[in-house]
Amino acid sequence: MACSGGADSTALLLACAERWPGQVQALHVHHGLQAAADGFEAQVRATCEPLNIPLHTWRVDARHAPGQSPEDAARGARYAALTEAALMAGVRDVALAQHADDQVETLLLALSRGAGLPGLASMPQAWERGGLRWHRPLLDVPGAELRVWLEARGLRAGAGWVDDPSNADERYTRNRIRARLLPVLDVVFPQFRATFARSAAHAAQAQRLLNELAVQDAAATGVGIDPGHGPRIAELRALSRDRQANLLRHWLRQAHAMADPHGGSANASSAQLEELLDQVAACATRGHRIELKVGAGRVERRGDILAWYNHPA
Ligand SMILES: Nc1ncnc2c1ncn2[C@@H]1O[C@H](COP(=O)(O)OP(=O)(O)OP(=O)(O)O)[C@@H](O)[C@H]1O
Repeated sequence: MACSGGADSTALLLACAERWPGQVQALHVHHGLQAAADGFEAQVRATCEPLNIPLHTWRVDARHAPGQSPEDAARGARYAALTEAALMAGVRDVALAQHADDQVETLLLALSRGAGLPGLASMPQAWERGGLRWHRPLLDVPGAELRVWLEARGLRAGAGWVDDPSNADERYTRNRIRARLLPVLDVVFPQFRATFARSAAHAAQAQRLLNELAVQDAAATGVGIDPGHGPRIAELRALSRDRQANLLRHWLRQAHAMADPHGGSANASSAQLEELLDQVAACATRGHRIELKVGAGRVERRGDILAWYNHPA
């Protein structure tokens, strides 16, 4: 169980320890950046000790690279640390405590950025990565219910969990959504958690179909195991533009995931993808060059194929 010391992950840790006594371990990532980080760790320790829950603390220093948001850098470093800590602890399953409000915030954030289906699909309940199975068992539970559950056990902020002061910082869009938008949605669409989650699930299903099509098209156009080795241009050009876009997005996502397994680096933007599609459409002669910055790397024509790289070729 990945526990930050906040209300949600404290509730999930206690619930898991009740459900599977003696089988649960706690993983905590100490973000060296935040002055409050020692307090979070102390809180997790105080929760674990009386219940004899083994605690593994991992220290990270998540400085963000130029062009990378601090939140993305912290998230990437956190998943890397959680993966390492879980593998060292010998566990196969890791639970995270995102809940129904977090899911709605994720969907609204995606809409605010003009995201496509992968963004609108929001957070999956379960997935596999880095040799681990990840779970979000609280995705259907409203955040307020978790606090009521904790308070019913005599816990409160400052004595049972720590409220992260940065969650109140309205310079972050997610925090503005939580503080200003969700209360209004509660009034206008009281069922919004369930209905928005249904929309996210429809988007996730449609995206899975697009992924299946992309896998078939990738195989048919010769995309290699090495993600730097992209599709053959002539066969790519024979597909409709929408299908080319779907295949290119899929290929570039794979390439980025291989280059940066924790997803901290920028992927292809819509404008870059459109530019690449225009270049592919114009690429009718042997001598036509393609050379574009795409996400955290570059796409270029190498003979008959497209290639992606994120280091000097
Ligand atoms: N420092 C951390 N160490 C271990 N796990 C963490 C840490 N920060 C977050 N997580 C895990 O990732 C999930 C999502 O992170 P997020 O930052 O959205 O949550 P949070 O605001 O810390 O919420 P809470 O601590 O109340 O669960 C958390 O619910 C928790 O399971």
